[in-house]
Amino acid sequence: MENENLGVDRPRVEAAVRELLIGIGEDPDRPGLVGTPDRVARACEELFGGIADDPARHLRKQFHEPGNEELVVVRDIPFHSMCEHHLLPFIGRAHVAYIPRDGRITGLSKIARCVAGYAARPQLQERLTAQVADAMVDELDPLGVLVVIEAEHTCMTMRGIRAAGAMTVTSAVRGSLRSDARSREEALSLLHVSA
Ligand SMILES: Nc1nc2c(ncn2[C@@H]2O[C@H](COP(=O)(O)OP(=O)(O)OP(=O)(O)O)[C@@H](O)[C@H]2O)c(=O)[nH]1
Ligand SMILES: [Zn+2]
Repeated sequence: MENENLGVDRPRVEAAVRELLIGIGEDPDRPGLVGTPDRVARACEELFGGIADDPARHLRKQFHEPGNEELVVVRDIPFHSMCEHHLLPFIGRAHVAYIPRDGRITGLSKIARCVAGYAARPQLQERLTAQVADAMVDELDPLGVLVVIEAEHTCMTMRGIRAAGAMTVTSAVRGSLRSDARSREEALSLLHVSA
């Protein structure tokens, strides 16, 4: 992600990680762990750099293709995020479909950057899905938007219920893709997600 180092107080994270290591019964001064607080703090800058960012900004890179109101689908955008309940990763793919209003379109990579930005926060999958859909609505004023996210939550697979392979699928639908079942079905078929 661009604009790393946003918002993360590294010394504070380092101190907390040292405490965590002590709390789990480890010796933070043993050679293998000496550099760990610094590494985790730097990792947090990547994993949580979206907290102080405005990921919708990416969608402001726009082009105008007058008259074009045809469905655009960006499918299989890989992402990873951290669940806000356990701070464990959830990993999956996002699919974004929209119908531009009078050819108001955005750069395709900007949609993936927007997903990555909102994912770089402590998240709920439902909120992540809605935030991407709402950013598309706010920045592009499209006729319709459909966002589907499929992910595996490691807090459900590595611990707790240990339901290995369980996938969570969420969707957020706005505008004509919500009100018009035929366009929604067309979008879902291009996303390879069944209605
Ligand atoms: N809706 C939603 N729930 C999530 C997400 N990520 C994690 N969770 C759930 O958050 C819930 C937190 O439940 P708690 O009972 O407070 O925590 P817990 O004791 O660790 O729960 P278990 O995971 O059932 O052991 C769990 O059911 C998680 O599966 C998410 O993105 N969306
Ligand atoms: Zn969790």
